[in-house]
Amino acid sequence: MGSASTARSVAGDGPGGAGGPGAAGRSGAPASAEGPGPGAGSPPSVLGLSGLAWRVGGATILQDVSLDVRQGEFLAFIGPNGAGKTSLFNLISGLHPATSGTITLDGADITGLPVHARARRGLGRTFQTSSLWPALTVAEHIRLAAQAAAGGSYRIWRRAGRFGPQVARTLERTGLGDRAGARAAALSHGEKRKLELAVLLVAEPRLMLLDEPMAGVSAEEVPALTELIRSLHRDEGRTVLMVEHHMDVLLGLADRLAVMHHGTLLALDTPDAVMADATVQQAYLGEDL
Ligand SMILES: Nc1ncnc2c1ncn2[C@@H]1O[C@H](COP(=O)(O)OP(=O)(O)OP(=O)(O)O)[C@@H](O)[C@H]1O
Repeated sequence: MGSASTARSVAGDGPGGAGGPGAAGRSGAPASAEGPGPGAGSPPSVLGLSGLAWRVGGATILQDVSLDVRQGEFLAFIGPNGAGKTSLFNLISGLHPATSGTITLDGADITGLPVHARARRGLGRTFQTSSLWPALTVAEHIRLAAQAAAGGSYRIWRRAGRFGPQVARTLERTGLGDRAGARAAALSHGEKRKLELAVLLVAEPRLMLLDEPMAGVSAEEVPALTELIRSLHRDEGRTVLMVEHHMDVLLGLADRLAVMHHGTLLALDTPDAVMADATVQQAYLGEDL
């Protein structure tokens, strides 16, 4: 596990589960069949959390969360309902200020930066619940996101044609080409999730936080969405943090699992090691891991 982590590593040190992060991509993650490991030649740390805590209204929601995420890594967060997974994403993305602790991105302290400043540095996120405009079409969503990413406003519609190639490219990447003219309200849950990813991708985030991207998606649509997320990670070299309850989805994607429990990081290790850990199983007593 990363040097800053206080979570138990249940099977040795360091990221680097089977499969490892993908080939070199836009972010420059080196290709490795074995994934990143500690020591010389391992990818640099992208995200660092140290002693992170969040208290609100007298309640401690998160305490002493520390971990390192390496460039090109896929780190999945699991844990029972209310464990603090979304709250942690809120702190990392800047939606809520941390009560204590620090957050670094590419080694720079971003703890006090607002959401948009973190986004400009390459950090993007999706939300558990849909954040689309029902009356706008798929292409219009992507065009507005492109306009906003280029420094324009979401509200003022201008020079739409300028973004045509970017919209077309994003539609193709996300498999939404044949739904370009459909209004968001008419999309299936899986298509909505793809569109949320498309909107996120327009800004080309290097570090993507995906909060339950399979929520509400039908079983038939899960494989295509999983494949899209896999390609964004493995083919494009993006670093991914993902909250997900579907273990079958995660086992094919994640290099490491972070287990949250009662606002703390209970374990952080390869999927196999985490699944075999008695303390983790205890935390999930009565639930299927
Ligand atoms: N703004 C807030 N004010 C007070 N309590 C909050 C706030 N946001 C979250 N909480 C509480 O923090 C705890 C953790 O919530 P959080 O949504 O982070 O959990 P989670 O692990 O993402 O759960 P789930 O898997 O159900 O989405 C819960 O008890 C929740 O009620």
